[in-house]
Amino acid sequence: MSATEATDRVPVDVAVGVLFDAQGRFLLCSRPEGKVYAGHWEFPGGKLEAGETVEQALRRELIEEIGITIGPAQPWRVHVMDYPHARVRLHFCKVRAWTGGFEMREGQQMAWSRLPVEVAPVLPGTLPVLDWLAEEAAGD
Ligand SMILES: Nc1nc2c([nH]c(=O)n2[C@@H]2O[C@H](COP(=O)(O)OP(=O)(O)OP(=O)(O)O)[C@@H](O)[C@H]2O)c(=O)[nH]1
Repeated sequence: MSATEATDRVPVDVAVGVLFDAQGRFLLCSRPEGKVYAGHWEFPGGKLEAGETVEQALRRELIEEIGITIGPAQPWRVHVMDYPHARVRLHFCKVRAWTGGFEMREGQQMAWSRLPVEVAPVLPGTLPVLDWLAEEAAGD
């Protein structure tokens, strides 16, 4: 296998927040213009910087991108995705508490969502999460 095979690529760690409101809805955001997959819907988050934990990165990214300061981030699932542009290791965390008002600082849109989601298109790396949420809702 050559070094350029997708599975040989070192994954980039990404911290992702699944925020739930008091009604059990979860937050999706559209990816801003200028990024890969612009306009696709995803859970908010971003890449870890050197020396950061997942929770630290998530807290920083959510302040930077959507203007809130999260409370505890509960580690939930880890999922590796291969894209043509990158191999990412997504660390999904559940978040139920935060302070501050939502402010889409990169011009994104936000949508409090339920299953089945009504926004489209959804980022490929976000689709498994919707399946996991559906499984949990079904009591699996
Ligand atoms: N935030 C987020 N990223 C996801 C999800 N699913 C998924 O595959 N990704 C991927 O994880 C990576 C996150 O990178 P990003 O570009 O949003 O993060 P960033 O703000 O730190 O990057 P940048 O500053 O280089 O633009 C992208 O390759 C994105 O496609 C998801 O649900 N949420």
